[in-house]
Amino acid sequence: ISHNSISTNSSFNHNEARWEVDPEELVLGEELGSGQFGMVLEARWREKRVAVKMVKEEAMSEDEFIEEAQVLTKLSHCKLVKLYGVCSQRNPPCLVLELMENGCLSDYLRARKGQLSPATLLVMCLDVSEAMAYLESLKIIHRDLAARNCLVSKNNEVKVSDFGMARYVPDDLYTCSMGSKFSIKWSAPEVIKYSKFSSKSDIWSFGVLMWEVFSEGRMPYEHNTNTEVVEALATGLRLLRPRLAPDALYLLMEGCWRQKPGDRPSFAVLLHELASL
Ligand SMILES: CN(C)c1ccc2c(c1)CCN(c1cccc(-c3cc(Nc4ccc(C(=O)N5CCOCC5)cn4)c(=O)n(C)c3)c1CO)C2=O
Repeated sequence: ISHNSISTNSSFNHNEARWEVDPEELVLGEELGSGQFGMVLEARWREKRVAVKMVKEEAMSEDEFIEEAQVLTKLSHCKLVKLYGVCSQRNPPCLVLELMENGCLSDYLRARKGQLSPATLLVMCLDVSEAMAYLESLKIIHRDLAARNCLVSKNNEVKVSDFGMARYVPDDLYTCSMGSKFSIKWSAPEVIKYSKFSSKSDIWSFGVLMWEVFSEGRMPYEHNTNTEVVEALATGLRLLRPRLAPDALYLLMEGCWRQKPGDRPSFAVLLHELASL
């Protein structure tokens, strides 16, 4: 038996795993952009247009990647970007995802400034809250919910993407990005102080996401540094009501930004309140 027919580098034969995509079936196309883990390309797979996300080795260990992918392929919700499968026999390994033709929500909002009605903006918030209520029910924490991490389909539905992936970004990258600019403005106080992530810290981020949507993609606290934001939050200051947001909606946003995690609503409750606006 030739040595390479006995797979010594993994505990099972990938070909039989149903989450394994045969690289021969993937026809790679244009680049869609690049994220923390590497390049994302459009591709064709089994008559479908898909997105293929390369996963740079240094971003996460292969075992973590395969283990995570097994979990993510089991998740199914109309407002979560679907993971069809993984190609772990390729180098680098890649994720085969549902293609979201209109790209990320923050760019989409900015490109359509002045063209989206409050009713449309509310539906976007509802879409995200549905996906997050589903993740909450499965005790899955996103850790980096923001408009930049949501995607828009060709029929303008908003879906949540890259949930839970923040765990795999090398600490130095995230802490420095936490330190430098990225997620501080979306992070709950207990995350900033003690890295205490929960669905209640996701709710805080969702409040900021609702502010982004009704601000048509503006940067929250755009004239403040991270340090100024942390200090302002500690004194009770919060983001102001966006012009397009009804008072009743702004009340829900404020509920997401209560100091104590326990005082914030769950996604299940918030979804219900948004739907009745
Ligand atoms: C740790 N965290 C929170 C992470 C980790 C990785 C990533 C992210 C967060 C979020 C960003 N990201 C990332 C990077 C690159 C691509 C994708 C990305 C982009 C898609 N689609 C499109 C479609 C069109 C365009 C486009 O160019 N335009 C311009 C013209 O008008 C239409 C839109 C861009 N993206 C898509 O379907 N998926 C699944 C992923 C994604 C989303 O996946 C990541 O890869």
